Order: sequence, then C-alpha cells, then structure tokens
Amino acid sequence: MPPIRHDKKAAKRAQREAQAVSLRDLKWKPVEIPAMALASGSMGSRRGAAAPAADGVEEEEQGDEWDPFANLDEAGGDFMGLQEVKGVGVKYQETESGAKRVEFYQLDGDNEQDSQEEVKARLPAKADRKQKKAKATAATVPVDVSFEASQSTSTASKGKKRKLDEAEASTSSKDNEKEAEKKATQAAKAAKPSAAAKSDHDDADSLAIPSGLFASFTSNLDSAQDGSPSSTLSSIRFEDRKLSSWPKPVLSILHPALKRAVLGLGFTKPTSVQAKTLPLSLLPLSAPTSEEERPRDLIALAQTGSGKTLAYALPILQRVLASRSSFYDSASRPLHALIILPTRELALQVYEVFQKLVDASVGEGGKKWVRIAPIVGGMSEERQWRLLRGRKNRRNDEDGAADEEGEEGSHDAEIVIGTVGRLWELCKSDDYLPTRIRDAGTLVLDEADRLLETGKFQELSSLLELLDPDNDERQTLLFSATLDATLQVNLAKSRAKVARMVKQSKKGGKDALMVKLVEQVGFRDQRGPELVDLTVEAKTSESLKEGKIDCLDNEKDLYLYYLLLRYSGSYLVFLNSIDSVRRLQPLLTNLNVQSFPLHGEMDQRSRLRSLDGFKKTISPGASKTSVLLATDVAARGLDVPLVSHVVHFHLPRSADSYIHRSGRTARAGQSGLSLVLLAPSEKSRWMSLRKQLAPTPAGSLKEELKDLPILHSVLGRLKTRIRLAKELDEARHRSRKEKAEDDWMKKMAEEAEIALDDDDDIDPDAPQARKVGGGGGKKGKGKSKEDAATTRRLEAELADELSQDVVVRGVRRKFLTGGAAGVGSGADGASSMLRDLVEGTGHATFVGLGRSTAEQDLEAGLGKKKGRKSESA
Ligand SMILES: Nc1ncnc2c1ncn2[C@@H]1O[C@H](COP(=O)(O)OP(=O)(O)OP(=O)(O)O)[C@@H](O)[C@H]1O
Repeated sequence: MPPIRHDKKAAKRAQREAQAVSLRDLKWKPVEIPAMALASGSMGSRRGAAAPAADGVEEEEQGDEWDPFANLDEAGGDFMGLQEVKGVGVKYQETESGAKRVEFYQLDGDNEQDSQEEVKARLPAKADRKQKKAKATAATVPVDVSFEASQSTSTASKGKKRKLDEAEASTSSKDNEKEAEKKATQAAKAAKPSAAAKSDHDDADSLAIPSGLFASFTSNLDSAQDGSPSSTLSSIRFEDRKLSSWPKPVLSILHPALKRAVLGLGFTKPTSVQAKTLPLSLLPLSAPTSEEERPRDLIALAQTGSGKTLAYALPILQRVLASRSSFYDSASRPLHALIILPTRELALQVYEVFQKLVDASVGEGGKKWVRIAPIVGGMSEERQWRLLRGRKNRRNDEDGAADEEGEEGSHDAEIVIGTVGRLWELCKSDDYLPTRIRDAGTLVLDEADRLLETGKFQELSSLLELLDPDNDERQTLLFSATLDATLQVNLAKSRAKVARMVKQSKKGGKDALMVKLVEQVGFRDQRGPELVDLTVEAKTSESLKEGKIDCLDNEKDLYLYYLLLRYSGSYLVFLNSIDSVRRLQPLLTNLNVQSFPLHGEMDQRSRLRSLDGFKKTISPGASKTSVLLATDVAARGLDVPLVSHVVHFHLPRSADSYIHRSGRTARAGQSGLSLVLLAPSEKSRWMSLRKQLAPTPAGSLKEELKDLPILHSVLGRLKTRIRLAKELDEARHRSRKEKAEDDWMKKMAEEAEIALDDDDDIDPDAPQARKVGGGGGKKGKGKSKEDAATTRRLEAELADELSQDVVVRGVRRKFLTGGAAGVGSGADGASSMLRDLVEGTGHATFVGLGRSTAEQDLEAGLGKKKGRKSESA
C-alpha cells in the first residue's frame, strides 16, 4: 500500500469535533467518525502518521502517533466524554498486536466500582501497553467505536471502511487532498449534534440514561460487535430460549457466538448424536477446575446423515474461542484441530460446514475470525501452503498473494481439514506442518473405518506419529456410522486395555488395523474414550425406506430409466466401476436425462464441477429429474441435501458400503428411498449382505426388502428408446474414434512430411490411413459419411420416439374417462385421464397414470405379480 499522506487541517478539525460528541447526541444520530480522522490515524495507531497541528498549519510528519486513547486510564477514564455520563462505563482494551477497542456498558450504582476493578484486572500493565503501542504497525485495524456502528449495525462499519478507503485513495494527489478535505469537513459536520438535538437534551449529562435507550444501545452494541474487528467475546449475549430444544448442559457451555451460529443455520433442535456427544466434548470457556469438567475423548457412532459434522465442529470452534478474548485477538494461534477424512469431497464439504458456522457466528457483514485450511489432493500445493501459513510465516518462495480472509490472512491456519495423502505430502516437504501437528489441540478422524480402507494406512500412521505423545490435553474424536461392534467395545476401553488388545490381536485385516490405529491415536485422556453408539438399532436414518427391483443384469439400464421417468426427483446412482459410469452417462444424456459423473479418475476440478452441477439441479419440489452417477467415491459422508433416491445399480461390495451409499438420502430427518437393482447373479451375495446388515443377533437374516411394483406395460416402449440411445452412442463413439485416428494420421504424416493422396494409403490394411489435409482416404471418407448418416438417422429416430407419449396399457385416449388401474393410480384404484387433466394429477410421461411417489408405491405393497395383474385389469 502506498504511504498515506494526510490532510492535517481536516484531520484536526475532525478530531476536535469527534471528541466533542457526548452520549446525548447519540440518542439522535449515529456518531460518524470522520474519514480523515480515521485515515490520519486518529482512531487507530498508525505510527508515523502526521499529527494534527494545533494552529491548523500543516506540519511535516513527526513520526509520532496521535492517539485518542493516549489519555485513557486503564478503566477507560476518558473517552469522548462518555465516562461522565452517569450509568455508562467505559472499558479500554488493547490486544497484543496493538489493536484497540473501547466498549461501553451499563453501570448500576452498586457495581460501578467492581466493574471498574474488573476492567482493571483484565488490562495489561501500562508499561506493557506502551510497549505494545510501539509495536503497532500501520496495518493495525482502526479501533471500532462501538456506538458508531451501534446505531446502524454492520452497514455503519462498512461505511467507515469505505470512508477510510476513500480517504486513503484521495491522498494520492494535491487535488485529491483538497477533495478529501472537503469530504472530511462534511463528515465532521455530520458528526456535529444538530441544534435541535442539543436543545432537546440539554440536561442529558446529568441524567441516568433512560432504560429504553440503553437497551437499544446495548442490544445494538451486541450486534455491532458481531463482525467488528475488535469484538469482545465476553460481551456477546444470546437468549437461550431461542434454542430451547437444545440440552441445558450444552447451552450453558456453548459460546454465545456459536449458539447464534447454530440458530442462524436453522438447527433449532439437536440431532441425537449432537445431544449425546456435545455435553461430553465441549471445552468449558473458563479453564476446567476439575477432571470432570475436562472435555472427553469420544468414539461416536451414529446413523448416516445424523449431523456428526456439527457434533465435532462445535467443540473445535469452542476451543478456538476459549483461547481468545476477542474474535480477532491476535495472541498466539496454535493448530487447534486436525481433521482427517477419507475423501477430498468430504474434506471440502466439512470445510464448508465450518465456514458456514463461522460466518453465521458473526452475522451478516462480519469477517472470518479463524483461518481454516482445506488440504486435499488435486489442488495446487502452493495455494495450500498459502492457506496454511499466515502472511508473516510464509516462505520466501511463496508469493504473498492477497488473502481473501482479511486480517485472518496474517495468521497461520488454526484448523486443518484434510485427506491423508496430501497432508502427508506437505509434511514430507517441510518441517512447518509436522511442527504444527505435533501440538494439535483436537484430532478428529471422521469416517474412521473408511480411513483404513483407503490403502493409505502407512501414511495415516506416519501422520499420527507426529502427534506429541505427552500432550495429555489433546482431545481425540472418532466418528463413524459403521464400526465393527466388538471393536467398538474394545475401543472404548482404557489405553492400557487397548494396548493389551493390540498385543494379543491375532485378527488380521481391518480389525487389526483399527486396533493399531486406535493405539496410534493414543487417546490421551486417562479415563479412556467415551463410547456413544447410536447405531445399535439401525445404522441408517429412520426416515429411510428401502426396496428392491429384481431384474436381469442386462435389464438394469432399462429399469433405471423406468425409475427416472416414473418418479421424478434427484437420484444418486452407485456403480461399481468407473467404466460403468462412463458408459451410462452418455446413454442418459441421449435419453434427455440430466446426469453428472463422479469417479476417482476425474480430476478434482471436474469432480467438484459435477457435484456442484448436480447440487444446483436439486431444489425442494423440483419436477425435473437429475442424476449423479457415482462410484463409491461418493458413498461416504457426502451431504447433498434433498437427494430423494439412492439406486444401487450394482450391489455394494460390503454391508458398510450399502449403509453409507443408502445414507446419501433421508438425511437430517428428510424422507428418502434406497433401491437395489438385483440381478440373479447377485442373489447369493445379497443374502450374505443381508446377514451382515441384520441388527441382531449376528448371523440372522435381515428382513427381505419389499419389491417396488413395476408398470410392465410401458417397458416395451422404453426398451426401444434404450436401444436407440445405445446405438446412437456407439455411432457417435465410432465417429469420434475415427476422427481422432484421422487427426493422428494427419499429424504423423505432416511430421514425416508425407503427402497422402486418395489412392495411396500408407498401409492398405489400416483403414485409418488418410491423406494430408484431405480429411481421409477414400475408404475412410466413405466410412465417415456412412457413420455421419447413421448418427443423423438415429438422432432423428430417437427424437421422434422421445417426443411420443407412453400410454399405459388399458388406456384409450379416445375415452377421457378411461384410465389404468392399479399401480400408481388414484385412491379409487383407477386414474382417469379426465380427472388428471382437470386436476393436473396426471403423470408427466406415462399417459393414463396418476402421480405417486416410489415410497407410496412401495408402501402400497403391490407385489410384482399383483402389480402386473392389476395393471392389466
Ligand atoms: N441439528 C440439526 N438440525 C437440522 N439439520 C441438521 C442438524 N445438524 C446437522 N444437520 C444437517 O444434517 C445433514 C447431515 O449432516 P452431516 O453431513 O453432518 O451428517 P453425518 O452424520 O456426518 O452423515 P454421514 O454419516 O453420511 O457422513 C446436513 O445437511 C446438516 O446441515
């Protein structure tokens, strides 16, 4: 930033006028701190800023700061005359970096002295303050004069910032200086109390402040502090009745800023896992006085979509706030939490949850107060270093690009959310991250069991070994929806017992790895981790409905398409191979179904784009169907609200996978349906999965899922569409392939300076041989034309087919009162086209069919045969 030049005359005037303001004026209008006064450092502590000259003559910069706080005693003895107003206390605070804050509070006669004592006790010694003042740099945030903002919430502080910017910009030329002077004078005028206001309140100084005024003053003050750089955390208040469904022990510990965040995000009731774990895991804001008050280590097992993220996000943010006196307190910033997740999307999603909480904690216009770094693969390492290290700790080889997080940019990240691979990558390249991780305050392993499946166990082990084994204060939180039952019990035992278990563990595979992991995590709490298991009854949400469709392997495309047409909504379709995703996506596109792919071979940008695209198509009550075609990379943790259907196109490889896939719907109490497309070849595996899925006792079979009734009469029509869509895809694929070969040949021929002519193929056996610049040899040309014609023909045929209605058997269009009975029909057992037309209840694609949801049809309990029968009845 270029050095700021100041118009001292204007600043001087503005300063005098700003100081002349007393509380009585505040009743009538907000106090505007003139822009120039701010820019000249009158409200901040810009060392080297010009001092306003007493005689109004411009002086050379003196290198000495002018500071309205200079005359303040520790208890805020004099600030703009406010301390003289009966009933108002003034607190003065200075942070380590030299940022300053003045806070006003209500005094009643009795506690006036105490309050001042209290303030004194909180303040650093005068000598310290002086020292800190000397350290303050021009970048110090100007002091927030709370009542300025108090009158008009955050817009006032935005205005202030704008004025500051304007003033800074205006100092760049002499003309601009004049303009700035004019502006400052105007601003100072605006700050003057109006004559009318004065005459109405001549005796205000001698009066106690009317309670109404004070109430609005203080309540505004609270909201003004929300996002202002100097907010005191202790002064934020929250009315607990607004979260009356939350457990009292949580409300009594949770920081008011976080309560505000919870309310702001609409979480008026806790989920079970939140209600059960938070009383155990939250750190009290004041230092714990007994062992009981210390937050517990946790192993928390709860259903998919049950709000586990918030259950660990709140204790972490609470820990950050407990370490500060203000949002922007610049005291030391350790790594408060390391959160490790199995997939990139999940890590980025958790990052988003944290950011939302932080934003909601300060309200609109507030700045971020904690630096959070998402560290995942597939993204630039350089940028991740910048996220990790605050400006002051950047290495020379890192550019100092501007930080979008404002002041937080100067601090190191306090919360790191990452995937194993990239975290370990960064740890290997530099000592910085290992040193930070060593002292991490909280360790979270989310989807702990999946972390073991990622094939990165060695790297995870290495990361965990970085943690200081002697840090007994560290809190460890382990979350999952699926953790082996016997293991859960063992994990909940004390450290010594776990160690013994590890020694004795003869088990191979995942269990042994898990035990090893637990040993490495080394729950520091001598009491051992608290086990909160809410998965005894079910690992999926109670609002989840499950069903199946028996079909042949080669009919799965057809049945999927049927589902997509029959029940509109948002679908997450799981497939077991990347190739299947790649095959199915163009097929659906040809059928005019909007679909997005998501698999591990896509680069990170494309993965996020796909996910984002899918999310954007989903809205409550949306009538258009959209599909995310995914491999198991999307099975865990992904939170896409309002996914209405999960389809297991292929049978999942494990019971856990079935649970996690199904858990992508019916989240946070919403309804949702999970459907298995079950081929005969998958039946025996399905039986064994059902055994594993059965809640109790081990080895018993889970009740067989209901069959979703199918409207068989429309399948023939859909088959034609599928066939055409497949042929079209193949034709296009052939054309693309030929074009690629063509291009390759051209390139090769050009490089070899070979001219190809129509009659002279390089290799007569190679149909791809083409002539330079000609777009292909005779054979190729002919073939291309043929392919192009085929493609066009298929496109036309498919378009024609798609434009035609699919009429349900038994429905005659001539007879409007006719309709199909049975499946999906109205309550009277028949859907009349006339009624559908009049009431708009008809199905969008299947003529003669009423609208219904898959859940309703599943619940209606029509078996496959029965369904067929009634359909044709
Ligand atoms: N108290 C609450 N009230 C309402 N909704 C909530 C509450 N807490 C969290 N949610 C919402 O519930 C959804 C699921 O939350 P989250 O992703 O944390 O679940 P999860 O238990 O981690 O699921 P999974 O096991 O699938 O990873 C999110 O959309 C979240 O915003």
